[in-house]
Amino acid sequence: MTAILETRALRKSFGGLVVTRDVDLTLEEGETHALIGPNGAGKTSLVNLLSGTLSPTAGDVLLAGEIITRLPSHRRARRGLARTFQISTLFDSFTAEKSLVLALLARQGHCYRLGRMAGFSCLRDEARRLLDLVGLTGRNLVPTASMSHGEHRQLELALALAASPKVMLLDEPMAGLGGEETAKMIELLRSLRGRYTILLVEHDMDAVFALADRISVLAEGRLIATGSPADIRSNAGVRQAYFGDDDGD
Ligand SMILES: Nc1ncnc2c1ncn2[C@@H]1O[C@H](COP(=O)(O)OP(=O)(O)OP(=O)(O)O)[C@@H](O)[C@H]1O
Repeated sequence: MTAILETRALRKSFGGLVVTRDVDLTLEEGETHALIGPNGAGKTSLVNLLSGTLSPTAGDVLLAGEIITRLPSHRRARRGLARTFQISTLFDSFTAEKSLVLALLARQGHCYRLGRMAGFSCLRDEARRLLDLVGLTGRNLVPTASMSHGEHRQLELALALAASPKVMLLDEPMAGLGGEETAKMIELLRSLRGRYTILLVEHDMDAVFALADRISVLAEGRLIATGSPADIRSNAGVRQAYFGDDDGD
């Protein structure tokens, strides 16, 4: 297996508070890797360090073997590190298709050339293909403001996929979803397994254990375990971190 995203002795402090403690994390190409941990363990901070929203106090981040520690977020995105983001504030009045066409234009680097009909029709076809992929077939002309929360999450995923990413960082894709929507999102992420490298930060343990090839566990900023779902389920240190004793189920 090839490491596509790596951290080496990655550390982040806010004053005297260390939120990321010398973390060595490796994502193998094509895996779905879940990052879990109790509230305040440092999951979001680590994702922010990976995406470039935060700068580390020490250590390095490598993408496909190259050090990207000092690159800003947008340059990491250009190199293939995609992160889902909240679309509701950005694209409220746009249709799903228009939002995706803009994302595709940004990837291709020739923005504002919508007048070129052949190019536009090709982008529209690609936008519809992505909408099909995330289960939004036929919703292309619906303004994002009229979509449900679950559909927003699906569209966020399509927007991340529009960048043809090497790695996708998904920060709580199930947050705020109802039971049916969660089941749909699990199916959708399952359909992407093996085709993309995914770091999944998620509190929904059913989703984590259904989807992850490997799981890493953070506690108080430290990576305390990495392994298969079965390894993690039976790891006493993980139970201790979550439940404070060895009797957690
Ligand atoms: N900008 C900041 N300044 C100071 N402390 C911060 C900052 N961002 C995060 N923290 C602290 O870092 C620690 C880790 O927070 P983080 O949000 O990364 O954890 P988390 O595992 O994502 O938590 P949750 O599961 O509750 O979302 C917390 O103690 C938090 O208060």
